[in-house]
Amino acid sequence: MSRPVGPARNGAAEADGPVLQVSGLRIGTRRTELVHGVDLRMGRRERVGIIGASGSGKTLTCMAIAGLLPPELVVTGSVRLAGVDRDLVGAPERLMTGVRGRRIGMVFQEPMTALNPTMTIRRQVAEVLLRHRTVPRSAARRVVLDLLASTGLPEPDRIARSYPHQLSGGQRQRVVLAIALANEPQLLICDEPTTALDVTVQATVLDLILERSAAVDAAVLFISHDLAVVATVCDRILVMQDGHVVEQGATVDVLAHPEHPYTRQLLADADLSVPAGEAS
Ligand SMILES: Nc1ncnc2c1ncn2[C@@H]1O[C@H](COP(=O)(O)OP(=O)(O)OP(=O)(O)O)[C@@H](O)[C@H]1O
Repeated sequence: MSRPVGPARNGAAEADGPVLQVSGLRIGTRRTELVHGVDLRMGRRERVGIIGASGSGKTLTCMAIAGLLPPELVVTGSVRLAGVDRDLVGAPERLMTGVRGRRIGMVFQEPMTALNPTMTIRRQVAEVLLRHRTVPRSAARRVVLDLLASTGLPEPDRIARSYPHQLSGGQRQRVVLAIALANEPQLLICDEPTTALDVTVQATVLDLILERSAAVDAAVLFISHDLAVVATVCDRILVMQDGHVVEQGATVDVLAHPEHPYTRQLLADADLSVPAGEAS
């Protein structure tokens, strides 16, 4: 895909440092702490998985990074993103609106809720390009079609004219991925991106996430309760239990030598017939 005007790439000074540095991240209500001090450093193009049972704090951690926590939750600690001068914790909404969709792309579990049911796909993909002014208005139409084609959607022109309800779940998630990566973000956050999809398209969408994120040089923070999926996608794994990171390391090490009993249990429960690093 050739783009007439691409978004500004990360400067050379950012290339060596981490894309994301999370330090001592704590999230809670006024009465109860829910996430108890997460530290996470992600390099350029690195793929990191957060694994853990329901309620372990995976989604809250990612929402805090993207500045999307509900107002009743209190967050402390630090979230630094390469190229952004200030800490994202406590950053004004104006700054976070410029970061989301531009420097951070997001794919959530349910593509229907991520898309606007009243807008055509063309308008929704164009909107993220025009909002961040990464392509001129005159080029947006063509870039939208290029982006849809890059996610393997058949007949991009027909898809562009469609509304979300006219697409299958897998097609909708491809559109969401096209939007998430439209501005070539440094970081792609995927929260259970295939969980709601038909099992027959899950592997294809996973492959696509790997391929497209690599194509735009994005690091990937990948959340799943499924260790087999995380092992397929990620270079490194963080294991969360009850708001704590109980283990972290390179995927191969965590799989071969799990240290924490909870990780051992996850491994025992997982279907690891797919070798780590190989997307089926
Ligand atoms: N707005 C909120 N107010 C109070 N508690 C919350 C709020 N949002 C989440 N929680 C609680 O925080 C804990 C962590 O939630 P989180 O959604 O991060 O878990 P998770 O690991 O992503 O689980 P799942 O796999 O089910 O999405 C849970 O106990 C949840 O009930």
